This record gives sequence, structure tokens and C-alpha cells, in this order.
Amino acid sequence: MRTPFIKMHGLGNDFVVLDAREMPLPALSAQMASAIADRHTGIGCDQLIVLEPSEAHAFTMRIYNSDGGEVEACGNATRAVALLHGEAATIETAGGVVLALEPSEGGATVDMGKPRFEWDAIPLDYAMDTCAMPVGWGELENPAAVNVGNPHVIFFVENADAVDLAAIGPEIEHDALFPARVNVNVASLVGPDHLKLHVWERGAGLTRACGTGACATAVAAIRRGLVGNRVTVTLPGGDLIIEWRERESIRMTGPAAESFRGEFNWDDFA
Ligand SMILES: N[C@@H](CCC[C@H](N)C(=O)O)C(=O)O
Repeated sequence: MRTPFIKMHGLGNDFVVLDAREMPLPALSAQMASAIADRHTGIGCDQLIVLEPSEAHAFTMRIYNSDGGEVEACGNATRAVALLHGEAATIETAGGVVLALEPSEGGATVDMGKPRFEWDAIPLDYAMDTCAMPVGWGELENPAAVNVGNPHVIFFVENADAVDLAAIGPEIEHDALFPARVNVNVASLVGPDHLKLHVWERGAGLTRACGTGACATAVAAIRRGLVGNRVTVTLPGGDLIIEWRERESIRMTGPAAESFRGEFNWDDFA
């Protein structure tokens, strides 16, 4: 079966988007998602995104990491599908998260919902203060944890560029403290209301940018009083603006782009 796809990205965090809003696709296995995402033998992407019809919202967005695992949220893909949809709308993810899209020229503002801070909503293995966790891995200590649809742990350090996240990220991602695994964020304050961020993504590794990581990191920094309510987050792929006030939803603004369109043979990956 010839299957059209759209290659998109948000700050270099790249996606293969399959649009099944009007034409249903056969069931997609984890192995198939990971084969499509493979940069050597597949099409190549950080996340595979599948758009499906929804009864309550404009559409449902399913998100598969490059390891094939299906996850609840992806900030950069949300801006990318906002651009694709082209008009203001609410959508849902397969994890039941509702997101509001406001596309703009070359990007979008997205309402990413309310962050969760309860230890069992992150989720963590046992109870602790998620604003300042009494745990550490080598030089990385005393993180915060935030769930923005998906789980994040955030370390604030002097110089985020100096941390070897490729070495320590996998260890933290798979630590038993995080029963659903975790996205690992390392951030530094580089100016007033300005953070620099590197992210080791659960199920995808180091990426050029992580939208939910930027949201979780900005929220954790606001909770700690490090920054005000409107934060610039600089990632390797570029900048996002994150706005949040206590008990409110997170707003994320940033670019997104379509790279190219193509077709593949479904049976080559099934
Ligand atoms: N790149 C994404 C996050 C994708 C999901 C994440 N790796 C997870 O497993 O939760 C973003 O832009 O938010």
C-alpha cells in the first residue's frame, strides 16, 4: 500500500507525519514505528506522528518515539500539526491530553495544559517533594520533576553545555525512581528570564529541541523563583517562549516547518 507522509520539524526535532484523518491506516506496531523512524534503514525521525479522527476535537495526535514506544505528549510536534491544520482548534493525544492550537506565520502558539507536580503523577516510585528532590546522579543533584502530559526531570546547573548528557541521560531515563521512564532536562540560567536547555528524550535520546522539556523546565524554574512568568528557552535548535502562572495552563510559542512530502510502501515496514 503506497502511504503518503509529510516530513516536518520544530527547531530541528523532526517528525514523519502520517495523516489518517480521512483514510484509516492499518494497525501500527511498535516495531513498525521504530523501523520508519530509523535514520539508516527507514525514513528517519525523532518521533512518528499519526493524525486520526476524533469525536470531541479536531483530530487525535498519536506520538511514537523512535524506539517505537507510544507516548502522551510532544510539544514540537504539536506546533508542527498546528501549522499543518492551519486554523485554531483543540486536539487530543492518545494519552487523553487536550491541547489548543493557534497557528501563526511559520509556527504556532500552543496551550499545553496544566502541569502536574504530585509525586505519583510524574510518576515517581515513592513520595518526595518534586520541587527539590533529595536525589542525585554524579554531578547532577537536587532536580525538580514536572509532568506536562509526559514525565520530565529537570536539573539546574552552572553550565548546561558542560554536562555529558549522552553518557548520564540513559542511566537517569531508566532509573527505578521513574516507573514510566523519564525525559532528562539539564538547564542553566543564562540571563534574566532566559534558560539554556539540553534534553535527553525518553525513547529518542539527544534531540535538537524538546517542546515539552522546555515547558517543564520553565515551569520548574518559575516554581523555584529563578525566572518570571515569561521565559525564553534556548535549545540547540533555537528558541521557544514559555509562559505560565500558578494553576494555569502552559503556553508555548515557537517555529515549525514542513520539510518535504513523500510516499513509502507500507509493507516494506510491516
Ligand atoms: N520531542 C518531544 C517529546 C517527545 C516525547 C518524549 N520523548 C517522551 O517520551 O515523553 C517534544 O517536543 O516535546
